[in-house]
Amino acid sequence: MKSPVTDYLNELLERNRNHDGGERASYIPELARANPHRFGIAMTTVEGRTYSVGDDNIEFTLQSMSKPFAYAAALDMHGKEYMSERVGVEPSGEAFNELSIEEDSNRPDNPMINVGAIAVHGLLLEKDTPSQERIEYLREFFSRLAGRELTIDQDVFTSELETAERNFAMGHMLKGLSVFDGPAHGVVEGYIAQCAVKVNIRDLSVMGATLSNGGIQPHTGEQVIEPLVARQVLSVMVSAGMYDASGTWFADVGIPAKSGVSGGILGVLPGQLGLGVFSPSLDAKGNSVRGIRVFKELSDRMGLHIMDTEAYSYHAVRAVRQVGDELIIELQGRLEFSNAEEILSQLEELEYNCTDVVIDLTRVSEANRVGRHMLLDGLHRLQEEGLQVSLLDPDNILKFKNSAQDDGIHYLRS
Ligand SMILES: NC(=O)CC[C@H](N)C(=O)O
Repeated sequence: MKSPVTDYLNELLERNRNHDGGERASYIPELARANPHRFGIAMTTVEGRTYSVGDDNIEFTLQSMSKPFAYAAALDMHGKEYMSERVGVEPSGEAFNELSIEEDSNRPDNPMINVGAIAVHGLLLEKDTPSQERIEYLREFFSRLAGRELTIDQDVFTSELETAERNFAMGHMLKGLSVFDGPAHGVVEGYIAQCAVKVNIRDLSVMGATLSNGGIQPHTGEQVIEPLVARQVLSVMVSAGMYDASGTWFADVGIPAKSGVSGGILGVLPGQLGLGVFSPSLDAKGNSVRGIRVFKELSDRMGLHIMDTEAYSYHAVRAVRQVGDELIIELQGRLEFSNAEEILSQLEELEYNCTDVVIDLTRVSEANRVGRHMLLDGLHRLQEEGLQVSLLDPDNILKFKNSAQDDGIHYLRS
């Protein structure tokens, strides 16, 4: 049997191939020469399965899609507090290349617009780090996210350098405001090099899947980014990833995303998928025309909008049976806050005409930290009331991975 996922993606590709509106970015001469027919879609799951269709081995430059990853590198390096004193997390409602700064704090609004991304680049490593070292650090960091050695497109780099007056102006403004201390020119040059790192859509989707997977690269298993850093990056992508189109994008598509003027769009569905779409023609806001269409359809057809309120129709307590002196409570589904709340409320309601309670987790598929704690709290309370509590947990759902903690509960063999 061949999985139909690739066919779904191919259908999306074919349906949108003829939508050839928009213009290639012309302010970077090298990007204006891109082949406008190029079109590819890729998807990587958090388990590391990649599906791709169309031009999936053509390389293009990350451009602004480098911004979330550079922000992640800076957060990893300096922590959230240090970073938020210097770069905000509010949507700017302005174009990506606006020379803007928050009035009361002297910070760029967010790290997804150029002025914020230049600040982030300037904050990487030490203030006297040579520009070349910062570039190499990021190139290597991006390579770990992609799981292969990435390189810089020298033609795109030089081409942008020649027309980068606005970005240089931002660099000098930031330096003037002491957002960073390094030399403004070198920092902007470094930022332009960061934008010129080349990927194909498969790489892009793998990099996205790493963010989606709490920072663990799904192929290499390496924890490249801390989970809280990944959460911070995704949160900012929601409010600012598509610049002044971010609100409409989120309402229509509902997937945290970041676009770049090369025509790529990176999408990240937390805990599920990394997505990459590439086609060079852009709308007036600098977002790929075909990319937007594909993401809208993908979100609709595959139910990927993260604000979908379709409730899953199962109950966390599957059955309660009394067998002799034992009350057997069978749970199911995922154990997180809401399901744990449902279980605890039922444990509260139950009449215990027994001495033993057995909690059967055989049908619980997974648990997060909060779900685990809440259930254990409930079970401890039952013990305090004099009941003998045992757990049937053949998949060790309730045990923290690699931890031999003693939770005082009797584990039954399955
Ligand atoms: N939106 C983008 O992709 C912009 C990135 C580009 N390198 C710039 O600074 O203008």
